[in-house]
Amino acid sequence: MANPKGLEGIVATESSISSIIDDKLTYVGYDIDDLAENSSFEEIIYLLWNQKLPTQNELDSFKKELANNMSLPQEVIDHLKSYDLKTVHPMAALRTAVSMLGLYDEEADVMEQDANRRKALRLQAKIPTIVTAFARIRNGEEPISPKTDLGFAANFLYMLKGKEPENIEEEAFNKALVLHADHELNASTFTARVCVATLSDVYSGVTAAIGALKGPLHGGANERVMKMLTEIGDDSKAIEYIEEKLANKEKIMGMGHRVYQNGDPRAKHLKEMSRQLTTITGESKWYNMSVKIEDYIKENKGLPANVDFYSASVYHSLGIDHDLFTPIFAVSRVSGWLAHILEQYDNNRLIRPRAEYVGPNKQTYTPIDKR
Ligand SMILES: CC(=O)SCCNC(=O)CCNC(=O)[C@H](O)C(C)(C)COP(=O)(O)OP(=O)(O)OC[C@H]1O[C@@H](n2cnc3c(N)ncnc32)[C@H](O)[C@@H]1OP(=O)(O)O
Ligand SMILES: O=C([O-])CC(=O)C(=O)O
Repeated sequence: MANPKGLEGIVATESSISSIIDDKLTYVGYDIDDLAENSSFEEIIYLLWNQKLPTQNELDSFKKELANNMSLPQEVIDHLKSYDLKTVHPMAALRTAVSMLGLYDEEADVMEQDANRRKALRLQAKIPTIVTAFARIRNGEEPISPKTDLGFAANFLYMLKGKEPENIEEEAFNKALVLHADHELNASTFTARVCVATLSDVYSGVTAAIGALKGPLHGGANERVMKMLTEIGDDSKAIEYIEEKLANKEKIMGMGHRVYQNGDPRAKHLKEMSRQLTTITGESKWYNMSVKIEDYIKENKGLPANVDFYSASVYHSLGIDHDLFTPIFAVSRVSGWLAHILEQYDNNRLIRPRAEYVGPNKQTYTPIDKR
């Protein structure tokens, strides 16, 4: 039985949502470079869920629907307030709160296509509210209601900080959301598809996906990139630090990718935003350090920077707490998870691969008192 470790190279499903071919990423056939330069995140959600770009009227009403669904059940807010706010990681809080949302959705277990699309919209709208509400509550502040006249990216930053973002901040955050929205059969998306292929519900699929995204080999890498940059502290120390990590056989977070061999096409957009934002904040050291690390790892290990690498200095420059970086990844990626969940339901078959058994054989059972 063929058994590539980690299912490397295995094509496990057909999908019309996004593709990675020869290091080129497309959403529904549109090049990520065009989308990153031109699209709002709401357009991308619409594209992923409908396989077409919206007209202005369609986009306006889609934005209105999203804005109208952002508020949370009071029970979820009360629950967020009940956590041990000093120790709970926001990804764990998000995972729990999303599962809890299902308890307050009367349609949670209604499996019709229209009901699933309505739940998708509610989840996409409420996840930013959970992340920002949790961030404020743990700072002793009250959650802020969204402003219906702001776009998705600006609203997130407004609900987080209580202040509308500058244009460059909105541009950077919107771009980050666009770039993280979908990525073929990555680990969290595969998790979501496996979950709902049992005909479990949308909330279960998204909760499972959040759990998979949380790990440091996947979405959890962005928080750890900033931890590494902070430990380095000064760009003159970057190479020495990296050499020591590599000598200890430690992985450099934000580097390497299972699918991209020559480079992640999303990284260059975040790199440029990192350059611009760190110049504005007067902290170019984060950008300079990152470039040194990227060049060193490329030259010495042949590994490219992935999407998580420059997102770290971008979010840091936007004044966002480092442990919110991965929840922000989820704010964007839930659009892709939901597109894949809807696609899975539309053409479902249980996902159940095989394992190659390598354990002992022909064992003789020994009664417990004789072991
Ligand atoms: C949005 C995302 O999820 S993007 C990925 C985010 N994750 C990270 O940035 C974490 C750091 N990167 C990694 O751990 C890996 O590159 C992954 C998980 C992204 C891809 O992993 P895989 O395709 O399974 O590669 P694998 O882990 O087997 O590594 C292959 C070789 O490259 C090395 N390698 C891979 N990534 C790195 C890294 N970041 N730093 C140092 N060495 C690395 C491994 O040590 C291994 O070397 P060996 O063959 O000498 O043992
Ligand atoms: O595709 C992957 O394996 C990881 C990744 O880059 C993503 O999920 O965006």
